[in-house]
Amino acid sequence: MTLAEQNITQPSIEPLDQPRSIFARRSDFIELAKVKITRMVIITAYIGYGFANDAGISNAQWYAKLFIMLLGVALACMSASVLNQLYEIDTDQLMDRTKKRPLPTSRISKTEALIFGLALGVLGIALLSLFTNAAAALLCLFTIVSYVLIYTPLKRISPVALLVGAIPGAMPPVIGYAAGLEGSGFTVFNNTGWAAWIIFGIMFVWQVPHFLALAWMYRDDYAKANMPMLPVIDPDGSRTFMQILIGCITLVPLGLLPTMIGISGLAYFFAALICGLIFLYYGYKVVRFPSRQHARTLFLASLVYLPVVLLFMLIDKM
Ligand code: HEM
Ligand SMILES: CC(C)=CCC/C(C)=C/CC/C(C)=C/COP(=O)(O)OP(=O)(O)O
Repeated sequence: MTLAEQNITQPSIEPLDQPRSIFARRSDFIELAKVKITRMVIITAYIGYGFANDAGISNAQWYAKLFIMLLGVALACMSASVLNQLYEIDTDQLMDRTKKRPLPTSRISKTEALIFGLALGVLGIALLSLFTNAAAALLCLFTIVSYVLIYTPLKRISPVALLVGAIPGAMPPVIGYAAGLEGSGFTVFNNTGWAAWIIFGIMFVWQVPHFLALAWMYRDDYAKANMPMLPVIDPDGSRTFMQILIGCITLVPLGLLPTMIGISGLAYFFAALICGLIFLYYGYKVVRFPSRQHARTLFLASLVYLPVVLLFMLIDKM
């Protein structure tokens, strides 16, 4: 073949509609995996781990197990997020907040998302079962399955989905705690596992104002996608605001419980009290003077409240 023929048969530039490589779309995969939520999830799993007591291992083994546990939980959380978005392409397409995500815009195909989501999940659970223990792996599997197969479909049917989704949402500290225990880790269900379940309770209740503030801001969006979130079926907002207030009020005494039962000290007590009251103040503001700005402030306050209170709990562990 002459040089001239080569130039005709082998164009030097790729056609414009050539699919972009996975590497070129790495930021889309990162967006699909919801790394910011994953970061918060691993903080909460770390706190749970810090409260567990595996007396039989050295310092180095403790840190190695911590690292693997956090990696496993992070992969599992990303898996749950990817599979959740795979299920919600149609509704995400209808909402302004979500319509630019990688799946509704076809920047990532359904098959790629399925393979990516399943691979992350299998890897995460495998790491937990091989290097931590059976309880941590099974609790994590339960978390992915209940989030993807129960909470996600339920979102289209009932506002109760929030309370159902808050169960997997509050599981990461319990997974971390179980991973930090000796043997199979199932003693997390004994009366020695109190710390794990109290953190679970704090996280469970925290999710109510966390989500309802956001759902109220995006109520028109949810209505467009036919999602019966509480602010959609409660047009005057009275039930939404009542539940936000109940959540914020409950969080104040609940946050003090770790000191009351002797797993945290006084520094934690005052940190939890101050954070709880500030959070309640923002909850009160949105309830008393409903506005997008106040709802956003409450949502942002939720993102500060949780890591600050939990980190104080770890620092002031008794
Ligand atoms: C039923 C439970 C929950 C619901 C319904 C919920 C809902 C949401 C929604 C709709 C967003 C906005 C996401 C976006 O625009 O991409 C969000 C943001 C966020 N959520 Fe939650 N959430 C829940 C539980 C949790 C849990 C358990 C955590 C972590 C421990 C968490 C951490 C976050 C963080 C860090 C953000 C901000 C993400 C960002 O800035 O991109 N959420 N949540
Ligand atoms: C270890 C492990 C598996 C952890 C998972 C923890 C977990 C279930 C976190 C869920 C948090 C979250 C983003 C819920 C919102 O989903 P959404 O569908 O309401 O949000 P969207 O409308 O933005 O998609």
